[in-house]
Amino acid sequence: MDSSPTSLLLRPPMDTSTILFDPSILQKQSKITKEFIWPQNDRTNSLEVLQAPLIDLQGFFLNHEPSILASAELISSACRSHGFFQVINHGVDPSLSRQALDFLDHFFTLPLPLKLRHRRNPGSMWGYAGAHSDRFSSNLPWKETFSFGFHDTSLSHPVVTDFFTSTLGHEFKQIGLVYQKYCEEMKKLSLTIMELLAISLGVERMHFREFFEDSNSIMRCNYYPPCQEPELALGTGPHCDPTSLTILQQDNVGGLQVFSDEKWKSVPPVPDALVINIGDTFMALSNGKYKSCLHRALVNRQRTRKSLAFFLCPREDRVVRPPPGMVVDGMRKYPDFTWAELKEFTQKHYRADMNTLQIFSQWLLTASSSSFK
Ligand SMILES: C=C1C[C@]23C[C@H]1CC[C@H]2[C@]1(C)CCC[C@@](C)(C(=O)O)[C@H]1[C@@H]3C(=O)O
Ligand SMILES: O=C(O)CCC(=O)C(=O)O
Ligand SMILES: [Fe+2]
Repeated sequence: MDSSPTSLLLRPPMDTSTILFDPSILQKQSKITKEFIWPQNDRTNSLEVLQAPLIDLQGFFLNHEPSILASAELISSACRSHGFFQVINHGVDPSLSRQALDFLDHFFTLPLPLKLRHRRNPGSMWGYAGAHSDRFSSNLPWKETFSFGFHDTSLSHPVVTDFFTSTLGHEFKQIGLVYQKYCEEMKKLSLTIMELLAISLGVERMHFREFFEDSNSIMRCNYYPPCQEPELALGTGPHCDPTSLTILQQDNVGGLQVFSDEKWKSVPPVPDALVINIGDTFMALSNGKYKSCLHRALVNRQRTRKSLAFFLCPREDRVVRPPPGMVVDGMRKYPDFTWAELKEFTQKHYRADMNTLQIFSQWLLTASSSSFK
């Protein structure tokens, strides 16, 4: 851990009004404070379990055409309704997955002052955040997060390992190597899924793989401490990921829910499976044919819950535009945009929720029409 005086001096002072999300203190209180209490209609629940396909990718890797077409059919149906499915036999080494999940404890169990040394800078996504209390003042999520970027570079510059050692110190090098390898595996898997999505949409099989080849993605580590009033709080509020595709590894605690058929439905953890959900950017790439998955995460009284979310994003300056086959009679559902524009919108202007893409599209069109005046 870098404790050199300059690292302390370089940190801007926390605003005194910012709530400190310190689970070791908060959990001793009998009630949660108002900032963590969500509106009733965000907390409705059903006891239903989401019915979503579990896609076995072994057939794809064996290039077994009937299996590939059957998987594409299941994916098409799921993505047209709620944008969610799971995959098994995905090729990611189970011991790597286990390490990546277990290693979260190494950072998140550090004393809060040490974590705060690595808090996210305003305007940046990278680093530590506690309940996003530096960004929002109500409907705070009951979670700590640690986020970093991933893109392919030469092995001499493994961006994730470098981030861990330069940010957290050389004692985190081994952990950084694990997350570097994990992100490389997540990217490989996301490109496989992009091929399956292309097949399921009837577009040229390599179209989306090529679109995301030079992706610039986001890794988000989620740490949800136990909560004394879990029925009033949310670990992550209702939202669609603004990104393109999310590969989520959840631990065995449970809490992920998807909104489908007007109800919140649970997604019980499936051992060795990875959760896949469509994000706003891919919904735009499909011209609205595939739905960006509306989901949230619950917390509980007893157990800390952990999850790892890999958010696939295109190179920031690539224009997000559906392939010709997805546009019928010239009808476009969303304007052209770049991921850089949508990312900035969610980081500087609008808290991502279930309406992000709609509001962003209106904002973009208003901005462009005013610039023509
Ligand atoms: C581009 C992003 C913004 C968020 C992280 C990635 C993809 C998911 C987004 C998020 C998780 C959606 C819910 C609200 C949010 C503020 C959060 O709870 O963390 C979102 C992330 C963010 O803005 O940091
Ligand atoms: O932790 C989870 O199960 C979901 C997290 C999530 O939706 C996100 O980080 O975008
Ligand atoms: Fe999400």
